[in-house]
Amino acid sequence: MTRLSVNINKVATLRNARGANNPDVVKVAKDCEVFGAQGITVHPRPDERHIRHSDVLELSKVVTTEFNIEGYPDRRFIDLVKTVKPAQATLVPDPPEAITSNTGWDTLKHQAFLAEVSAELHTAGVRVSIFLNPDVKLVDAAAKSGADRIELYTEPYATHYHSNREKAIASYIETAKLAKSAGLGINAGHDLDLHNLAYLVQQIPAIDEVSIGHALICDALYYGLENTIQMYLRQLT
Ligand SMILES: CC(=O)[C@@H](O)[C@H](O)COP(=O)(O)O
Ligand SMILES: NCC(=O)COP(=O)(O)O
Repeated sequence: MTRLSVNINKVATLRNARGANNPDVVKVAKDCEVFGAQGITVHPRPDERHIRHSDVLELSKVVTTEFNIEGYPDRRFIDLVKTVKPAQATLVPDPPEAITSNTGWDTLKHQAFLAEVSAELHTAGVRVSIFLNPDVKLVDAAAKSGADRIELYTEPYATHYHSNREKAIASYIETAKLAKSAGLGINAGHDLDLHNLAYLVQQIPAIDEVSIGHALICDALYYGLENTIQMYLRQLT
């Protein structure tokens, strides 16, 4: 069954707005796990606009489900991951100024770089996932990079879901099928929400994990965090 990893970046955004420690990111992560989250995801960006490197170190002491650290694999990120040794690191090609993640890796162009990073993170016992657009031409190089999983970048799916969900998911189904046959695990994330999640996992049951943050934290403002996590988990059954 597909597992839910809650991305708590936006909890840190709110905390940073006043410079103190409210909401407490560590407490929220622990509560998310109590409420049923099967993983915690963070994305410590270079400018630390939300999750700080110090948060990652504190979270690593308390997260008991799967800890997933996302980021561009520069030296600071790699060293942080090797120090923390999370269950998974998800490599994204985001430039430092990106407002959010908005594309996956060109694995044909960056296969050697990704292979080098994957090998280094594997020495620390960390599973490697690489962010990927739903394009079958990218899968072979992704597999040859030594990554354990791909994470399907689902913003395009979410954008077109309401207008034509069958068309929106088609490339994801074929990419996931090829990736699975290449021995890769399948994750998915970005802009998933209570409207589009169930159809995604029904059509691609091979998805191991979805990581969801922005919409889930926004929903929690209306439904409460515990209820919201339960609502998302029900979309996965
Ligand atoms: C990789 C991915 O899709 C998410 O982690 C996204 O990067 C969220 O980042 P922000 O919370 O900074 O938008
Ligand atoms: N990898 C996707 C993620 O962690 C959260 O993305 P979003 O739900 O905040 O768009």
